[in-house]
Formats: sequence, C-alpha cells, structure tokens
Amino acid sequence: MLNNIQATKTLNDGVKMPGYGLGVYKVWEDDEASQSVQTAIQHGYRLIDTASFYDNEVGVGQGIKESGVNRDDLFITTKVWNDEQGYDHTLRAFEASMNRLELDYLDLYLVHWPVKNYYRDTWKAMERLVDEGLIRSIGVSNFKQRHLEDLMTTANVKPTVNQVEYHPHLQQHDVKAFCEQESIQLEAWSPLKRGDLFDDETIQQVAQKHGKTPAQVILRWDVDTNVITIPKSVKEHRIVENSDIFDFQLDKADLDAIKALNRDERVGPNPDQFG
Ligand SMILES: NC(=O)C1=CN([C@@H]2O[C@H](COP(=O)(O)OP(=O)(O)OC[C@H]3O[C@@H](n4cnc5c(N)ncnc54)[C@H](OP(=O)(O)O)[C@@H]3O)[C@@H](O)[C@H]2O)C=CC1
Ligand SMILES: O=C1CO[C@H](CO)[C@@H](O)[C@@H]1O
Repeated sequence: MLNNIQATKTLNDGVKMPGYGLGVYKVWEDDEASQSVQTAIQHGYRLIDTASFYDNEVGVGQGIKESGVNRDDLFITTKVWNDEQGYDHTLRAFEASMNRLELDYLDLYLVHWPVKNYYRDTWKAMERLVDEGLIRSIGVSNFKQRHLEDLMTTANVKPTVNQVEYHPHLQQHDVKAFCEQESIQLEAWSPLKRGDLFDDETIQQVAQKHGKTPAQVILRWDVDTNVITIPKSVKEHRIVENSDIFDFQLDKADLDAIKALNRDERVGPNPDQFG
C-alpha cells in the first residue's frame, strides 16, 4: 500500500500534493476510467491526473464519488486543452471540466501545452479562479525554460508544477535544473515510457538487485530524483505493483547507471512545435 506521508510534496504556494498518483490518458470509456480510479484509491492512491483532452472526466468524477474516500483527502488534477486557451475560453473550459467531474473545487489546474499567444491570458484566467477559491493550485505542462521565463514576466502567481515527459530516456536536465532553482515542482508524464523501457538491461539489473520489477525501479527513480510520478494502468495488479515502491531506495551506483541511459528521446511532441 502506498505510503502517502513519504511521498507528499509541499508546493511553492504551500499546498501539499501527493508525490505519486494515477494517470488516465487513453482510458476512453467512462466505466473503465471510473473503475481504475476506484481501484487506485482503494489501494492508497490519492492523486488522480486527467485532462479535458482525455475525454474521461465524467468517468473520473464517478470513480471519485464511488471510491468512498472523502473528496478533501484526494488531489485531483485536470488541464486546459490547447483549443480552450485564452482568458474567456479558459473560464468556460474550467466550468465545463468541473461539471463533468462533478466537483466544486479543483486541486491543480494545468496549462496543457505552451500555446503561443495564448498561455499568458490562460494563466490570468487561472489566477482569477484561484482568487475565487475554485482552484487550490495552478501549474503548467510541457513548458521549457523559455516558456516559464516568459510566463513569469506577466504572472502574479508563480506556477507550482511543471508536468513534462520524463523517464530514463528523457531526463530533462535543463528544465529540471531551472524548475529546482525556481521551486517549481517537476511532475513526470509517461514515466514508464509507455512500456518501452522494461527490456532495458540496466533497468533489469537494478530490478534484480533490489528484488523489484523494472516498472518499480523506473518509478522509484522518479521519487529518488524528486519528481512526482503518475503512471497509468487499468489493471489492478499493475496499479498495486506501481505503488509498491516505498520499501527500497536506489543507491548512487543505480542512479549513475540510470543517468547514463538518457537519449533525449520522446514518445510525445516536442513543446517547441507549439511556439
Ligand atoms: N501533460 C501531458 O502532456 C501528458 C500527460 N500524461 C499523463 O501521464 C500519465 C502517464 O503517462 P502515459 O502516457 O499514460 O504512460 P505510462 O508511461 O504511464 O505508461 C502506461 C502504459 O504502461 C502500461 N503499464 C503500466 N504499468 C505497468 C506495469 N507495471 N507493467 C507493465 N506495463 C505497465 C499500461 O498498460 P495497462 O493500462 O494495460 O496496465 C500503459 O500501456 C497519463 O495517463 C496522463 O495522465 C501523459 C501524456 C502527456
Ligand atoms: O496529455 C497528452 C497525452 O499524450 C499525448 C502524446 O501522446 C500528449 O500530446 C497529450 O498532451
């Protein structure tokens, strides 16, 4: 069972965020989304990561309601999609997401991608929603250093989180260092590289050494490199496996070996294509 106390992070606005959670991208059916959310919550997960783009906020909301865990003990993230950006559009998109989720406040709202000419106004709308008490914390996703620097020239509230693609083949050294310097918490998407790392010899050797699975080693590497992680699975045994990472720690030799795997190789788009 997940040890939430070990995993919790305090964001730069003082909000506490679990260091570990469930992703639900490509869980297209609401029933399946509801079921995987309930299963994860039953096994100790408290952070759920969705997006309007994933088209499953209704199912995620049902899963939250039917989990039997108090809303206030959960941490729910959703994101404003690219064609929803801009000041007025973001306010409407947020309301639509909340209606689908059937929530009256959100823990974390993210700008999904740094869409040129829009993300500054999007951010202003998100700041207003924080002022109105509808969102606890606001952050970004897929922002490079230049996007963060630009946003911070007009922002009143600093982003708390930057959710980026992060796994041993894409270690994001530059943006990670900048976020650490600015106290912006990094969060990993596609932490398992969607299954493309399990056959790696180094990962397998480290897994064998600790009596853990390759997935557990990769997710523990997130924890040990100070990055929040949100692996997706719809299978109960994997949801359990992915959270059973708090009874071991990677040592310097493991961390050095994994560091050497970086190839700057992405499974998703490069943020540069958004401007
Ligand atoms: N901000 C952004 O732009 C993005 C955010 N995200 C977020 O990050 C989350 C995670 O990333 P995602 O792209 O889903 O990819 P992940 O790296 O989490 O990989 C998910 C895949 O790995 C499989 N899997 C999960 N656990 C195991 C395991 N222990 N052993 C073997 N296979 C396993 C899953 O299959 P199965 O379900 O069958 O177990 C699924 O096919 C997303 O769901 C989403 O919430 C993702 C992409 C972009
Ligand atoms: O959240 C997302 C899910 O993954 C996609 C890539 O495959 C991303 O483009 C998107 O931002």
